[in-house]
Amino acid sequence: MANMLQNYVPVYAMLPLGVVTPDNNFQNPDDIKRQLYKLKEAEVDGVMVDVWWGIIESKGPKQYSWNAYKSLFQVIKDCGLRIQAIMSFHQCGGNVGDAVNIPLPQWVLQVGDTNPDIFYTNRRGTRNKEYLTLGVDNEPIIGGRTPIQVYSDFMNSFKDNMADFLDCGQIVDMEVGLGPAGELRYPSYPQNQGWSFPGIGEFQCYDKYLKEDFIKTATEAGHPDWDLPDDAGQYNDRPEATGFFRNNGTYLTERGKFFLTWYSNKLLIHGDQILDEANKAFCGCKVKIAAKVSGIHWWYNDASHAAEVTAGYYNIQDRDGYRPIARMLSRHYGVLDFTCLEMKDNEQPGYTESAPQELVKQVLSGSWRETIEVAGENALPRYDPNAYNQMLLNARPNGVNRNGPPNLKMYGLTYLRLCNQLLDGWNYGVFKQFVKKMHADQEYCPNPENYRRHIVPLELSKPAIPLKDLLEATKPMEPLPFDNETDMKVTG
Ligand SMILES: OC[C@H]1O[C@H](O[C@H]2[C@H](O)[C@@H](O)[C@@H](O[C@H]3[C@H](O)[C@@H](O)[C@@H](O[C@H]4[C@H](O)[C@@H](O)[C@@H](O[C@H]5[C@H](O)[C@@H](O)[C@@H](O[C@H]6[C@H](O)[C@@H](O)[C@@H](O[C@H]7[C@H](O)[C@@H](O)[C@@H](O)O[C@@H]7CO)O[C@@H]6CO)O[C@@H]5CO)O[C@@H]4CO)O[C@@H]3CO)O[C@@H]2CO)[C@H](O)[C@@H](O)[C@@H]1O
Repeated sequence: MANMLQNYVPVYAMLPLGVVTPDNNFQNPDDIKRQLYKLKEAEVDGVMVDVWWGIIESKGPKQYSWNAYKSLFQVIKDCGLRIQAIMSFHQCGGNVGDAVNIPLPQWVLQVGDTNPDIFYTNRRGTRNKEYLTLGVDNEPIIGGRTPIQVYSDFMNSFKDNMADFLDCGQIVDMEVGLGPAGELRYPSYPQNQGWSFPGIGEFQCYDKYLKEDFIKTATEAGHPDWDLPDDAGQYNDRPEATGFFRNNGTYLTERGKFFLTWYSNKLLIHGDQILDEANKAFCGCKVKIAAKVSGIHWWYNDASHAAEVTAGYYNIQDRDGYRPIARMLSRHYGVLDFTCLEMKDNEQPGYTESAPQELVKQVLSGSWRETIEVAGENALPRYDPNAYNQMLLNARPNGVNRNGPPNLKMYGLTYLRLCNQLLDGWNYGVFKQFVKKMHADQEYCPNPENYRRHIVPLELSKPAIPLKDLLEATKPMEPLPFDNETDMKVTG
């Protein structure tokens, strides 16, 4: 039995986006309690919840109001569920499934009234208020504080105010928001600017800070005449419609490669810097730090990988755009949380050149090779056995090992998302089966130590990894072998 437990993969469910309302109220504790007890009955291990910057610090700089979240966390605790908390430094609204609007704090948005360059900007000058541009990470633009300091102060305040839940092991993971939708990426495919699937998206580096940074970097490299791309098309283009991404396009020239290296490096450094602060804030707590990476599966089979590339994942045939992220995470003892685990290639329209299965294999394999933990999510709401079985396959790509730990195993899986539709009739029955199979047909295990690697107090980040060493991880490698089907099937 002890050996078998090592196959157990915990399951979490994402809470509704507006569980704490935009005006900072925990309004319907009884409704949530009812839903949480249903999760508990299904033997779910815990829940993931957004902790919105735009709610907590809405009254003014450093005026944090934690009461509603404390009540929510207490209810979750009373229901016997653990917590994955997201430090949501992004806006809610504008992405797929965003049923609620929670902007960044007004006093932060006001800075943008006089200095709109604090927001990500596309080539046509459209600003995106979902998340502050990484170009201002180290600029003292927020009442004398830099955004990195503001994020750090917020995380420290969370630590101080949620100490009870941290100390007793209720909070197991701290997901650190590193971009739009809480993902480490540029907002290259915003639905609220007209993007629709499977558009290639647009680069978002035309604010004055990133523009200056690029010119400076190019000049130092001996190319003072190089500027940001002007041939990369618009949100809903296909790769071949653009000079940048078409066959033998700009992306393959020295200039294109230089730009893409810079664009993706900036994202890597952004994540690294904020995670450094997260490790400082949560040092000594028995939690794991985690970062989300978006599952951009469309145009994966196109040589340009255009949609991934505009999002900042410089991932083409001869360059792995994800393993450097995993290597960066390794110095923070971080977990890479990847999405679109439920998707199969044959569910995607052919013209989208989409390959979610290969993408997932690549990212999971690269992360395991960097010896970090990998967790995952589904990208879209699904209730069918096909989706669950694909997630089960990815959770244990070589199946169960009855004599010890499986060859490969994910750290955890978070199901998107808790709602009444999930908890009704047939959907609920299939979901319960899914949880059981994730647990490798075993009872709920109350002690994570029994199935997870040791949960030790978080340490400060290891020394910075020089960029050149991070970039060594761009060397492509064959993915690890995955079985074709899970050996723990949900039947429905
Ligand atoms: O609380 C935590 C955070 O939660 C939110 O962020 C999460 C986000 O919600 C997640 O989606 C995920 O984000 C990524 C994702 O990993 C990426 O893959 C990508 O998502 C794209 C997706 O992969 C693409 O396929 C595409 O999706 C479009 C889809 O292909 C189209 O077919 C269509 O889907 C419709 C469908 O046609 C329609 O029938 C219906 O279907 C559902 C039905 O309503 C439902 O009852 C059930 O039966 O299931 C059916 C199937 O799902 O609705 C579908 C959805 O509208 O349109 C799709 C959208 O265009 O494009 C996707 C990108 O738009 O990008 C995501 C965002 O980066 O993980 C996020 C992080 O956890 C919040 O946004 C955050 O603020 C929170 O912090």
